[in-house]
Amino acid sequence: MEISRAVADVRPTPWTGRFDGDGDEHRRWWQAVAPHTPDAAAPGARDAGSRAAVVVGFRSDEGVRRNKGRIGAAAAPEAIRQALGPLAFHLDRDVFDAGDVVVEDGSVEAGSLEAGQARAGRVISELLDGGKLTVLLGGGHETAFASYLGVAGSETVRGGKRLGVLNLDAHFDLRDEPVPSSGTPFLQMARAEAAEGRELNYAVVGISEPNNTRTLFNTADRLGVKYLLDEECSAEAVQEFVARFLDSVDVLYLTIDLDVLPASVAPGVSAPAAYGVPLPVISAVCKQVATSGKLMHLDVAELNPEFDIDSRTAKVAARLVNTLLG
Ligand SMILES: N=CN[C@@H](CCC(=O)O)C(=O)O
Ligand SMILES: [Mn+2]
Ligand SMILES: [Mn+2]
Repeated sequence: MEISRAVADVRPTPWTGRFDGDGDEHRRWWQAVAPHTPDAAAPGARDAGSRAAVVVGFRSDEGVRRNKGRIGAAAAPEAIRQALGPLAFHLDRDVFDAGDVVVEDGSVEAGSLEAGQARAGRVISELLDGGKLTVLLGGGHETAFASYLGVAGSETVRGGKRLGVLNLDAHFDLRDEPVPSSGTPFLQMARAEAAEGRELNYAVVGISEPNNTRTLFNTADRLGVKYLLDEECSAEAVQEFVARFLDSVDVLYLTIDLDVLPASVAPGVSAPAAYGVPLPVISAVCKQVATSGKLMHLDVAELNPEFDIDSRTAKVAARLVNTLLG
């Protein structure tokens, strides 16, 4: 019987970077990443190595457009790959690129965002069921709902493992709006979980009080969301907060909205942060999550290359992905 496979809309293109030689000791990401094929790297293909990771791009501006932000995030997957390509490859796992899911510009009625999220979700679920660690490169933060569809549709979560969603973000993204956008994904998740008879286990590090209205705080409280304000994000407080959250879950979906970082570190986003959580603190969270053994999926959202300075934000995104897979 023919087995139907969920594939991205656009096949991966070759990665590029500096060339120092062919040996393992010279290896950079661009030399290590291979195009993903459905039978690539069955679990265990790399002796004594970790689970293979598969990168998928989510080229979407539509959520930010609907949320009245600065559009340009559809170009982010390519910019993050370009920033990852030249980095030295020290990982003990195989990494594959499965290409991009593309959200076409279109009216709300056309539903191109919702259709794109569903396509990306199917790709992610299938990769997870094949034993991969998945990485979705957004896109605006509407990427998170695509990630959720993928994670919630996986055998692991359908089989009853307790899912936690950890968001590094200046914003709750719990807006109650008539149409989904980059401001609504976690309320969408809460409703989808409720429809399954579960409660969304959602935590946020880096909330900016002046950038979230009382309504959003009330929604967060009603849903039992755990959060740390940006001003509370000392290294110790964040470490303890994340450790407690990890204890409450079996598997983790980590989502990084780059606007959690100070504007000087991450200028290339729709809504740069006046305050922001320092990069060493965010990087430490990534290490903590990576060593927990619970990470099943991650995404990086809101990079807007049009407003980036010297690819600063793309480089930070690449560095965090490198840390999380390391
Ligand atoms: N993903 C975006 N979230 C923010 C954007 C805030 C802003 O544009 O100022 C939000 O909707 O709250
Ligand atoms: Mn944000
Ligand atoms: Mn966000």
